[in-house]
Amino acid sequence: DTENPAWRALGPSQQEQAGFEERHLRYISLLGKGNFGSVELCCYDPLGDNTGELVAVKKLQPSKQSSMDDFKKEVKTLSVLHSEYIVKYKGVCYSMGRLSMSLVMEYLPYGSLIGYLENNRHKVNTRRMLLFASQICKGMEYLQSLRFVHRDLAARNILVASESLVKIGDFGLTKIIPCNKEYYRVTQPGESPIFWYAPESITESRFSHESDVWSFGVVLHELFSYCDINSNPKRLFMQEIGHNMQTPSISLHLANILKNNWRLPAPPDCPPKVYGMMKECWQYNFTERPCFSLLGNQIEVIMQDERDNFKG
Ligand SMILES: C=CCCn1cc(-c2nc(Nc3ccc(C4CCNCC4)cc3)nc3[nH]ccc23)cn1
Repeated sequence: DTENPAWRALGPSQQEQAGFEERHLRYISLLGKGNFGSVELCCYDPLGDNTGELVAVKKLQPSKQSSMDDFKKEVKTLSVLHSEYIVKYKGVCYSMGRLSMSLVMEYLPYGSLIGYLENNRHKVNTRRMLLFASQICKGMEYLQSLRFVHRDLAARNILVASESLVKIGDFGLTKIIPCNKEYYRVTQPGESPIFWYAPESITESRFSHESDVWSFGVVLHELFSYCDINSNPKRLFMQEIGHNMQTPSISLHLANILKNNWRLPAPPDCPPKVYGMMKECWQYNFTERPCFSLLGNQIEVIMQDERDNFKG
């Protein structure tokens, strides 16, 4: 896949340059855990005098070789991404004599969007949510400009850098679309976040910028639901699926209700124009979905309306 000419167009990544020495990387705490491995807060203190800097270190869970290959591609991907709306790559740390490697990134102090919204509901009004949505949109527009499909856009993968800045924080499933195609076909679905998947991704494993737009619609839903556990997309879909058992597997049930035009309901107090945008992202036919630049403009317009209304 990295022989894919689309990679060559990106030029040499800085992967080879930045090296962090494991002996200077001091473990502080666990920041996150997933089916990928874990992310730890460390202090990189080469002078040994506690003047070091805080970094987030993503370690692969020691498992089969294929995940090491995937991890190397994830590192290579992040190392070529330069956007204020994407978590910064700092370098790699080899250990066990280059047998194992860790990804070193900037530490974002407020953690994932899910935890932040749950704990700061009072601080986050419609305008703040729209600001976060427009930043995620800009990050995705940048990703798309380099022919990357994210494939796992979800609030759990968005990090909060400050009270007014969020960044896309994980690229574990990101793939680059080959130059001669407009989509990426996945062979081994693995741990699939199907409740964030577009219909064509569920039924044909087809991933594209348009399927990322579908997932962005689900992120909008999470945002405007304050990532409330009771309106989590998986819970809402399972409630709907639970009532009509006619196909064997969950993903077939899910594809079925989407085909029958069932969609996640509007979150409580969600502005009608925002829910309208979600529904646009959830057009069954991927050619009818808006692109990220159009979505970005629509969000700016709604933000302006909110400012005008706010002034009364
Ligand atoms: C992207 C999601 C999947 C994997 N992942 C990435 C990270 C991550 N986290 C942080 N900061 C952070 C700051 C505070 C807290 C706390 C913990 C205790 N409870 C309250 C919240 C948690 C995380 N900075 C980062 N930079 C690069 C990655 C990264 C975490 N998980």
